[in-house]
Amino acid sequence: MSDAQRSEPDSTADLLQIQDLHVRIGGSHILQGVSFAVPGSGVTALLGRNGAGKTTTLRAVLGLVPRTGTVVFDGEDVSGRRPYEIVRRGIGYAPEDRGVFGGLTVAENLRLAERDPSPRYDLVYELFPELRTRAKQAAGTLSGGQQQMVAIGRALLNDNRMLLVDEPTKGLAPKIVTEVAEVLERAAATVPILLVEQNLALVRRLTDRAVLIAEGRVAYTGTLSDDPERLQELLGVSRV
Ligand SMILES: Nc1ncnc2c1ncn2[C@@H]1O[C@H](COP(=O)(O)OP(=O)(O)OP(=O)(O)O)[C@@H](O)[C@H]1O
Repeated sequence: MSDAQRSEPDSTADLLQIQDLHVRIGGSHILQGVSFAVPGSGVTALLGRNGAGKTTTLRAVLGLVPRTGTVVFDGEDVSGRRPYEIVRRGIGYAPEDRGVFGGLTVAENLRLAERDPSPRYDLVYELFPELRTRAKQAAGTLSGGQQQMVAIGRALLNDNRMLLVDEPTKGLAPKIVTEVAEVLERAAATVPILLVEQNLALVRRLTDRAVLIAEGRVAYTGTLSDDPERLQELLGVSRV
């Protein structure tokens, strides 16, 4: 390991620090010593091919999968904490499947997510006015982009200090992808986001800062523009 890799993240700048995370599930060693840090502003993209371990990394941060290693959030070691305790420290999670209750209305979906004594409806409706106008609509009848607004709106409702957002554009039509990019842009102006996303054009629109996971390890940390050839090779895409 080089000195640069070994050096501790700057605790004044990094809100989330992950050190030597290992996850083993059913005999598979899925994360094999993942370490990186996420600063307290803007978007950090978590990239990697299918099955590289991106979702597992987010789930490991929240303690949703058994793991070893260290997770430090806002200067506190939360590695031994239960998921609900970690979430209460101020981490919002928009999972890959969005976790929206299709049979409930938009308003009911938001109400279910209330955690803090003063949920921030003003902020959520300011960012996503559609969630107010569609309050009585069943969430299952919303477009994919609108459902993503509900998922991110729920995470913003509480006073979260960081959002973990997993593949928000997966399976969405290009027009809706643009909608989601706008949603993320608006959200990122208020809270730092660790974003798992395969759509590189979208990632580029939001950030130049990336961590790339390959086969359960961090293979690249830096900017998208640092070393495009290497990123291209690691991601297996024709253009980065
Ligand atoms: N609960 C589980 N049991 C067994 N294997 C799992 C489990 N969860 C994940 N894996 C495996 O771990 C590897 C990493 O999965 P993960 O979902 O983290 O990848 P990913 O980078 O998010 O990929 P994708 O882009 O396809 O979602 C995959 O090979 C997956 O099959």
